[in-house]
Amino acid sequence: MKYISTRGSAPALNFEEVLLTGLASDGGLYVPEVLPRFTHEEIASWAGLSYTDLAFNVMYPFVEGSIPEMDFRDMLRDTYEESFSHKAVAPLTQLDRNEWVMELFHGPTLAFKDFALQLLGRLLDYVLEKRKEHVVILGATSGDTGSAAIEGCRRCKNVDIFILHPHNRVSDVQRKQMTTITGDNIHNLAVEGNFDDCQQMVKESFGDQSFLEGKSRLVAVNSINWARIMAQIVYYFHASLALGGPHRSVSFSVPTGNFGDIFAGYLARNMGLPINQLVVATNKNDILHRFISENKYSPEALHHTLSPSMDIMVSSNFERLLFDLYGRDGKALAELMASFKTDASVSIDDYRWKAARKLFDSFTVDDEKTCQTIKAVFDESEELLDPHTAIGVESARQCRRDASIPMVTLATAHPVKFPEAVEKSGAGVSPELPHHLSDLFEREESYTVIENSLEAVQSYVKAHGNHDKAL
Ligand SMILES: Cc1ncc(COP(=O)(O)O)c(C=O)c1O
Ligand SMILES: N[C@@H](CCOP(=O)(O)O)C(=O)O
Repeated sequence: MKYISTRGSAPALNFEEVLLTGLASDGGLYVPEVLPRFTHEEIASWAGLSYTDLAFNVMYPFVEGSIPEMDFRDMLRDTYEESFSHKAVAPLTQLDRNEWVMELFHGPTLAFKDFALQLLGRLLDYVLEKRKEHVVILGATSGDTGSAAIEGCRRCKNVDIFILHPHNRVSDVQRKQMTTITGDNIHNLAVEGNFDDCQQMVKESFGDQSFLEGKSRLVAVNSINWARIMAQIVYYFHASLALGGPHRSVSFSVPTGNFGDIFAGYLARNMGLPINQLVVATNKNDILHRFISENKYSPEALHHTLSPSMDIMVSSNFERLLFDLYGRDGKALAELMASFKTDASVSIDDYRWKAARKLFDSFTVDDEKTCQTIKAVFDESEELLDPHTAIGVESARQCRRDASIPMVTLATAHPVKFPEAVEKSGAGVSPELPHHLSDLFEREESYTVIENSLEAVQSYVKAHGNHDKAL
């Protein structure tokens, strides 16, 4: 399997190389040159498989040629059978007739990020050990990616991990999940800015790595890394098969920020899974909703909401969708992205936008409605939603095209991570931290507050990495 850049001029890479990359050298994002496609019969034959075996079938075509089959199977077994606390890995809970949530929060850090980052840690360990290479992981988080990346990669022998989070803009639980994991290769930086600032610094650092003076290279843990998206495709197949797919279509509503999780659903559909509708569910930071509903992609000032993990304005994976909407013409997309850089706003040809609208709908939910939804769903079904999932459920209810088709909202985080929203909702319950995190608030934290400056961040990384530790 080869991977190509959305901007058309970076070299094509194999899986191992793409795993060890962030942005492509031309500023684009890597995507498979040819997406694997499964027949209806093949997908139907996967009914009843364990999550691990399903994950193997869906993902192996992406890694083939880089990771031997047995090694990949071992990694998947270790990931999904050892690290997740629910036997079903991603259980489905029914809210109403044909209305479901898929709980993606039974991994160690209680968010959907564990599905990919638990695997990514194992993949990195495997590949770096083989290559005798030491790398620097540089990631940005609005709260969930950070802890999942640290948890997933902390046992990797050959990495230094630097995670940037917006200072005072993640929940206390999220911050403590990141900052209480200590180790001389783990560095949490609280940036005096917002998530977009953190993400921008990460992307600029990937674009020019000269600050590392050739001693190491950067690897991404955000969804700009293809391996993140790849692992997130699997649970769409899992949900569909559990609900009668591929013999019937299923729709999904996805709480969206960086567009990675919903892009994985879009790929599942292109790989042959019958998906009727994908709902882009946003909070007040509704740039993606404005694109889907008005064909206008234009960043505005970032709002701080009760769903902080989606306080994102510049949405990384949107470019991967645009690449397809532009007929996979890298040159045309590079021009479009250049015009976006100049004009800070983009609209695409009407026929391209209408092609996207065939599959995608969107909705935006404010804090008040988020709280109302948490309470209403708890009263109806005793399922306590986190604020991001509540946005997904409300958006699904607003945008649903066909009530006879099952609608699955991705429950992207456990409510215990967001006590403020749960309390404000008036649901009258306060979820408890699971056993492995029960003493989280007594654990000692370690992080560095740092100014919102690329130079300051890069100097920190340079000074604190074990860059001479090449094996
Ligand atoms: C809990 C939660 N829900 C939803 C999202 C949005 O996912 P994506 O960025 O893949 O759109 C995130 C993070 O981005 C998140 O942490
Ligand atoms: N919501 C994320 C933001 C980063 O998104 P990613 O999927 O690109 O890593 C977070 O919680 O950190």
